[in-house]
Amino acid sequence: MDLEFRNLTYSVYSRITKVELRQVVKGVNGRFLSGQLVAIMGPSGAGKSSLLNAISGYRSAGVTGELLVNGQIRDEQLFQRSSCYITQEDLLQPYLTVRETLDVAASLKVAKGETAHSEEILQELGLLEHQHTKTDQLSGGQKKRLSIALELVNNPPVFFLDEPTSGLDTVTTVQCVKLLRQLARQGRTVVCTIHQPTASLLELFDQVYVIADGRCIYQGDTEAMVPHLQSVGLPCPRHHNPADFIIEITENPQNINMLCEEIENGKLYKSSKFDVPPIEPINNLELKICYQAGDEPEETQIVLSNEQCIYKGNQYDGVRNSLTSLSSQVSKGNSSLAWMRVQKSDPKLYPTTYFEQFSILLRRMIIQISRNRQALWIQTIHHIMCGVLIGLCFLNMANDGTQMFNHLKMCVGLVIFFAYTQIMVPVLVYPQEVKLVKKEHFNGWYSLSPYYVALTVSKLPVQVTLNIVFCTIVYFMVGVPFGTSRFICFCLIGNVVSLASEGLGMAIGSMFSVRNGCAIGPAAIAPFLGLAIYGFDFAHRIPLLMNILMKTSFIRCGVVAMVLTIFGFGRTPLDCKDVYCHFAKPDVLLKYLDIEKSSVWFEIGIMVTLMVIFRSICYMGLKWRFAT
Ligand SMILES: Nc1ncnc2c1ncn2[C@@H]1O[C@H](COP(=O)(O)OP(=O)(O)OP(=O)(O)O)[C@@H](O)[C@H]1O
Repeated sequence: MDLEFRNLTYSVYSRITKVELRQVVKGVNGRFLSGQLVAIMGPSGAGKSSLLNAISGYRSAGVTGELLVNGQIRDEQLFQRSSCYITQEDLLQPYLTVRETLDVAASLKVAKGETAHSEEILQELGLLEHQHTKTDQLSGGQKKRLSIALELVNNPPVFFLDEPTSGLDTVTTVQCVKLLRQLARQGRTVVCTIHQPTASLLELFDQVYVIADGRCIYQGDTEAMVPHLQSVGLPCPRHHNPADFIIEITENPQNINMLCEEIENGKLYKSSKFDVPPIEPINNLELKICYQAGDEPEETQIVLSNEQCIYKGNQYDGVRNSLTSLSSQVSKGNSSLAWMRVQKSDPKLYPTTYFEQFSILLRRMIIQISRNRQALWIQTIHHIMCGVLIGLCFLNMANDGTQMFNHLKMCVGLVIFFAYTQIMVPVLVYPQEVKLVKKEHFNGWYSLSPYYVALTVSKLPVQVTLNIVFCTIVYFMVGVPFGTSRFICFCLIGNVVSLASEGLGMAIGSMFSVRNGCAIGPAAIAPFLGLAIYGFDFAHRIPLLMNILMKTSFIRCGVVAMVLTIFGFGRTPLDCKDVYCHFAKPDVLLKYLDIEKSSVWFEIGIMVTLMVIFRSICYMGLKWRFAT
């Protein structure tokens, strides 16, 4: 697939005022041909990643300009299925082995009836002997190769890689770039951003695209870069790395202006043989005369366009010929590389059904949870310890009619325990998960809804079991009179508060995942907001909005439901050791709290509704983030 972009801009807008803050990529042009390995270079902050994101479609908000595939305006959805994006960070499932990770990718990305060449891919990428190693135990280079292997299973013709060599040593960097070059030679278009490569590494790239201050300052063959700089009066000193040199000269803004004008912001392509004229609009009439001079192997073309005569060489034939011979090598005979041939068939939106995606993802999540022993132990000890501590604080107090305020404190404490235990974990863990899901979703592994359903279902067994263990410890240590309905309600409230809090945590975690730290603030405050407006006897003084907020705070609902459970269900009067106990009769307490008319099921219903709302916000937030 030949990629082309015209007048491409990427601007950053203020989220609130929608005012353009800055233009990161400024109307650049360019083309990347199939069979070529392209390096996007430039100084730090020049806009390399932004350009790659815009061309790949990984970022669409704020991007304008024309994106073409094989000379035609591209269909974004179809293009997404034909390309893959490999992020700078190797986002892998840590508790899965290399083989398991690849098998999950294959089962999601390869349709039934088609062969997934997992074995060959592992062999080709040098990962076969590490196939039983967990991904978090792999070296940086192996992780990068695995990231590439995961995308290779469905053999897309276009690869985008953001800084694939960052964090790798020199030897591994060369190995990685050689692998990319091999992929390109098999007919793929491989485009990657790279930060100041060494001279020998630069030579491995077929094409270089240099960007500075959001503008293109060079586009062309790698070996044509130094002669071009020389021709514009910027000779690269001998024994100086050309990659370093072109970045050094961008320190002077005048050089950027001059080079950008020379290359017409990417409209020109500097070939090691000829200069190629600017890309003309499709509707521009051109008269082309082609002839083969004498015994010259290449065809020469004379183009008459805009009343100008432009001499144009067949610059890409060299690459194309070598590519064709390689492709034919692959397609002929029973070569072990035959599976690597670039597929021509139209890619499907998703090769697997909704249910298949759900079951594969659910299996992967359950394996992850069960192998994360440390987290399981921490959660178990946390629930048991907290249960015992709360139980000790209120030991055998549940039947004491003089302890009304302690009863209430315990109810509030229990609800806060469930809320904070579940809200902070997703806020801290989910941002990393979001990055991984974004990459996999963008690369067409699965759609968002089966993932989301699997995520919700996979966590339930551990979460519900631990909550029941906690509730049982507290219930019996505090000495609440046993009743089946009361005990079931007690556990149910704990679980509903816990699930609602987790939903809120995930919603916050998914929205704020770019700035992880920022999420902790809202997450810490959120349950307290509920608590702050919790105050039964202040309701009449609070304006309407606050009243609504108070009534719909899941913390308040949780506390009310908890009090109704402990003191409701036909509870007999509490023991009274003093002369007079005003709150010994549970009805008096409920009346004092103004909740005697409320029902446990009504409060649970509100909490379930809030839980669904929080989880829907999280889902919509993810959808919105992935769409932009
Ligand atoms: N969403 C965004 N919001 C605000 N600024 C942004 C955004 N995206 C990019 N930028 C800014 O645009 C500039 C270019 O960023 P980009 O990440 O593309 O640079 P880069 O060339 O890849 O840099 P590096 O080599 O250091 O990774 C930076 O100054 C960055 O702060």
